[in-house]
Amino acid sequence: MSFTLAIVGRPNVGKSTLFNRLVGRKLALVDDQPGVTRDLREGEARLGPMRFTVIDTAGLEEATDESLQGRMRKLTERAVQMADVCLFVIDARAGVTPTDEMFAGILRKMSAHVILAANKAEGRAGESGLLEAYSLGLGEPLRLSAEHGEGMSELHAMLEPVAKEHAERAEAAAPVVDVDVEDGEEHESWEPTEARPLQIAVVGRPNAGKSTLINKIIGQDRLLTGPEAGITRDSISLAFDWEGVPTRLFDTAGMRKKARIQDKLEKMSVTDGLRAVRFAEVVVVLLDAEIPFETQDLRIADLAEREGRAVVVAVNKWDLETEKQDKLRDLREAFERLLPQLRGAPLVTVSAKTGRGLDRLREAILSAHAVWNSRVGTSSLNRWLSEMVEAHPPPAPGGRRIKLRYATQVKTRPPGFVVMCSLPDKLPESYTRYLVNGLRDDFDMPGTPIRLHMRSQSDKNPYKGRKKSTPSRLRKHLGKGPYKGT
Ligand SMILES: Nc1nc2c(ncn2[C@@H]2O[C@H](COP(=O)(O)OP(=O)(O)OP(=O)(O)O)[C@@H](O)[C@H]2O)c(=O)[nH]1
Ligand SMILES: Nc1nc2c(ncn2[C@@H]2O[C@H](COP(=O)(O)OP(=O)(O)OP(=O)(O)O)[C@@H](O)[C@H]2O)c(=O)[nH]1
Repeated sequence: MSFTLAIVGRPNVGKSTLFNRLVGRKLALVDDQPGVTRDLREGEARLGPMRFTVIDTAGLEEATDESLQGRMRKLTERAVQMADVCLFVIDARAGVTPTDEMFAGILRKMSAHVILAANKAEGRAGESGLLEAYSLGLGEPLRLSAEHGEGMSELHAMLEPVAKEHAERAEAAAPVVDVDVEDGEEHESWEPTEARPLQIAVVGRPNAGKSTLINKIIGQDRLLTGPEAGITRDSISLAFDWEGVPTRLFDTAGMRKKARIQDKLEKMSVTDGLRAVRFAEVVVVLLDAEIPFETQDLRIADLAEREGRAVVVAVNKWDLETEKQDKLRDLREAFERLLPQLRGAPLVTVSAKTGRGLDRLREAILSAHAVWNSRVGTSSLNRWLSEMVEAHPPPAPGGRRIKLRYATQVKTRPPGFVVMCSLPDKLPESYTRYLVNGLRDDFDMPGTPIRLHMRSQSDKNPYKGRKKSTPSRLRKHLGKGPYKGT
């Protein structure tokens, strides 16, 4: 694992712009209205050959009460605690403000390692602000222009000792061993480690209670919650230990219907949410018990399945339900009818507010993750295949019976299988479905996408050269017409 850098500074100094430059994608929102960045956000940064984790924070504010600004400040303090090194950004054009001074004081006390950066200093702009910056007592300021990419090699040089120290410490840690998916008879699964934590995205409509749920899980007020819809504007990620399981959680902006996306900000937020689905291994689709399985919920669940993620459906605000038994029966029925592609996926009821059901949710996530990682031994797979063929032989188009010769699992996460077949193009879809459902039931793989490919003996590895999904593809999915439920 690489070291972690937290970018802090008062609103509008250019933190998000710098974050974007380091991460190399438009992951953070940039806007010229102060206070746009509301939560912590993490990304993998590249600076020349250097790789590290960068955290972008909310704007630091003086307010100490429980106002939104006060809470943002608390979040920032947490970010600094999480980081190995802290980049304190000021606006060189505006010079040192009283707010900068106050937070410099806090940072001096809190963080072992602070790098002071005077941003917006492209060309000769901000010269006097740069000089003023010395008065903050944090050493020589780094001259930066996040927007124009100036000062990046100097930043790299300042981070080198941090990277070196971190690498030395990390050397003691155990190496990560990847699962060999090519062969083996064991039905084994891969366990999360600190280096590769369990990655969970919580997705759902605005106001479903995503932030409340994550706060409850983490047990501290790391995310902001509030009654107004859309308070979580961006997708952010949080690393923590979930009762012994290293975990990374992605909270996403509520995925609104396209028509309701009015301004630029919200449009970007939806894209961020989709990106979180892509990063995740397990997607928790959070429904509001009062309004479950709306079109948008179905689309998100379908998208997660198509992207090959393990899915857990959680029905929130269960504390508000009075007729729990009847409601649960209706929910299960609707789930089966509307999301047949997720057959067997866990459906759990929770109350993010009271914390009821969170143990069950954790269990469901862990078992979905285990299934997603699972591997079926080749010999049991082939015994199974001949039983399936015997019970229900493939058709014989033109009098020639299609032969299924051999099956093997070629990948995990999610499980992918290849069956060698004499006439793959002639085998009907329904037969493939029969096999997929059989795999799901007989090898106990509920609720995970299963990929099954038919290949003739001459075909090469079907996974070779396969393109990874891209955010634009994800966007296209979301933009599709009404959900058909097929
Ligand atoms: N001239 C100049 N403008 C910059 C530079 N970096 C950022 N800006 C502008 O400063 C404004 C604020 O940038 P952001 O990156 O949104 O600032 P922030 O610190 O993340 O703000 P909050 O989210 O409010 O905390 C935007 O209009 C940027 O285009 C720079 O290097 N030079
Ligand atoms: N009764 C009840 N209310 C809840 C529960 N979970 C969340 N809420 C309330 O629902 C509202 C929305 O919760 P948030 O956690 O902000 O929702 P969100 O999904 O993160 O919302 P966006 O940021 O808009 O995407 C808040 O007023 C919460 O207090 C629950 O389990 N029971």
